[in-house]
Amino acid sequence: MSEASRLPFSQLVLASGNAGKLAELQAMLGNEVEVIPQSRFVQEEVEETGLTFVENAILKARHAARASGLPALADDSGLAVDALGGAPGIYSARYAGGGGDQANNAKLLEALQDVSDDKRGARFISVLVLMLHAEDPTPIICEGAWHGRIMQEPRGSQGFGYDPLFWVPERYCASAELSYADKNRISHRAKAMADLRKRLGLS
Ligand SMILES: O=P(O)(O)OP(=O)(O)OP(=O)(O)OC[C@H]1O[C@@H](n2cnc3c(O)ncnc32)[C@H](O)[C@@H]1O
Ligand SMILES: [Mg+2]
Repeated sequence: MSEASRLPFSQLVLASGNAGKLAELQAMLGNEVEVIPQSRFVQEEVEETGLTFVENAILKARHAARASGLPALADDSGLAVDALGGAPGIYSARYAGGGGDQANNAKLLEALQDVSDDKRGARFISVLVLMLHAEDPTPIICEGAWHGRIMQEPRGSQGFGYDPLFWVPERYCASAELSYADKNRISHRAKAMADLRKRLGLS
C-alpha cells in the first residue's frame, strides 16, 4: 500500500497567498497528495482577525475549505523577537503596515538598532491547521518553533520574509543563505510539518 493511500483525501488546498510559503509546503507534501493553491478557487484572502496563530490558521483553512470544497491546510506564522516582547508575532506580515518584506525588515532593524547581539534572540513560529471541510469541528493543529537571532544587516537571497535577517545558529549563516532543501529540513514550518505527518500516519 502506498503512503498516499493511507490519507483520507487525495487532494489538499493550501490556504495561503504567500508564494514562498506555498513553495515550501508544496515541497514538503507533494509526494503524498495533490496540493492545489487556494488561488485556483478564490482570490480574496480572509481577514486575519484572530489574536493567536491558531485562530488565524483556522480562519484561513476554513476559508479555503469553504471556497474549494476540499480539505485545506493553512499556515499562520511569524517572528517573535525577545527584545520586542514577542513582536511582531502574529502581526509579522503587517509589521510595517502592509509595505511588504523589505519594509518589514527595515522596521525590524530600526527597532533593534540599540540592542546588542546577545539580546537579539528570536524565534520563528509556524502553526499548521488541517481541516477536512469548512465545518470540521476537530481541526488538526501542529506547531513548530525555530530559534535564532536577528542580525545587524541582511544577508542572502533565498527564502522570503525575514529570512535575510534571521541568523541560524546550527548552520552559522542567515536563513536566506540556506539552500531551499536545507531550510525545509530545519525550519519552524518543517517542524510543524513533521508533527502533522506523524498525526496523519505518514511518518
Ligand atoms: O496568510 P498567508 O496568505 O499564508 O501569507 P502571509 O505572508 O500573510 O503569512 P502570515 O499571515 O502567516 O504572516 C507570516 C509572516 O511571517 C514571516 N514569516 C513566516 N514564516 C517565515 C519564514 O519561513 N521565513 C521568513 N519569514 C517568515 C513573513 O513575513 C510572513 O509574511
Ligand atoms: Mg497572512
